[in-house]
Amino acid sequence: MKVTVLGAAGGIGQALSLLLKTQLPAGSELSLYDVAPVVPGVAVDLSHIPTAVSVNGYGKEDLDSALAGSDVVLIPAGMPRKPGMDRADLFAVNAGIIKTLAEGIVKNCPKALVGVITNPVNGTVPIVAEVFKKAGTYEANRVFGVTTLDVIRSEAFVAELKGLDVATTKVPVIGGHSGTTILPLLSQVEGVAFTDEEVAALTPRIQNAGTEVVNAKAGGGSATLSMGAAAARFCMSLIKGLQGEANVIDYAYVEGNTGDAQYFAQPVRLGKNGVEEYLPYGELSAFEQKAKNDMLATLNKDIQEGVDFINQ
Ligand SMILES: NC(=O)c1ccc[n+]([C@@H]2O[C@H](COP(=O)([O-])OP(=O)(O)OC[C@H]3O[C@@H](n4cnc5c(N)ncnc54)[C@H](O)[C@@H]3O)[C@@H](O)[C@H]2O)c1
Ligand SMILES: O=C(O)C[C@H](O)C(=O)O
Repeated sequence: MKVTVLGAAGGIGQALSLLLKTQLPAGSELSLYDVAPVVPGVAVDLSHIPTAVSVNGYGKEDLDSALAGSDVVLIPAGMPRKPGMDRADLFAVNAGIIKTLAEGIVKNCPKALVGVITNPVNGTVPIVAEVFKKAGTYEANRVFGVTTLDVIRSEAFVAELKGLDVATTKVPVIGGHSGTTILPLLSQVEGVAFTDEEVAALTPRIQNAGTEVVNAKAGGGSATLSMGAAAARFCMSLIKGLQGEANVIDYAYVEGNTGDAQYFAQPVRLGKNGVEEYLPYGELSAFEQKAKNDMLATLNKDIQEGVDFINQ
């Protein structure tokens, strides 16, 4: 199994690469690419950890070698937010980075499963898809926006609030990955009920958790450690699917079949070709139904911006 991290020298990239070095199956290759000159050093550093995963670092001019033959590509390359910014403010800088990297994937590993972390995810995933469509290599089942951070935050916050075992707490999160487009389905959390007041407080807490980190880091960036953990967890779901494990279910932002928007986070069953089955997100409470309807204008605008970036 070859897993490539694009943007591997960054805050997320380093945390993610560390976790993958310790979690990928024996015999895997971890390929680390970044335009920052420190990336070979990150690879050497990780290579001293005694696991049966080989690590190679690739600098700015070596994108082709980094990507060649990859089974999974994870993309945390690009600029993070500072206080006062929205994720959408990152589009101007990150759209071009994502386009270049997607073109590299087309050239070197068109069958790879691609997990996009770079913000704004609502728009960067459509950029990757449009680049692949133009090249004739697009398969919707292989392209994912990584929304796992919303899921793990929801698990952490719900377990804390309700005194649950966080290891077994499951919270579905659908929609997109910014503000009100993030929709935790608290009505579907098993074994616990929420008052209207709890839902009204917890939903925006989850939606604004990224901003909570951005403000707490006071200009030093956004979530990197929790995102590294989230991306590693999602990557391991992809790997389990590729290895033929049965019933691997996860949530991701995909071009699926909910009918809500062209791209929408929903549950998927993962397998040897990425998404094997798009699953329904189930019944929504009246609160969730309204929140879903209210988010769609924003989400559709974000998606269109990504589509237009490649086609105009
Ligand atoms: N999806 C999510 O839930 C989620 C969560 C947190 C952060 N993010 C996003 O992830 C991105 C990265 O965040 P970070 O905190 O790791 O930022 P960072 O600045 O610490 O790291 C970004 C890395 O990308 C590299 N880079 C820039 N251009 C590149 C290119 N063309 N090719 C390869 N690498 C390139 C930089 O050199 C740097 O090492 C941001 O856009 C951030 O908003 C997404
Ligand atoms: O909030 C951000 O800018 C980073 C990330 O999308 C997050 O949710 O933490």
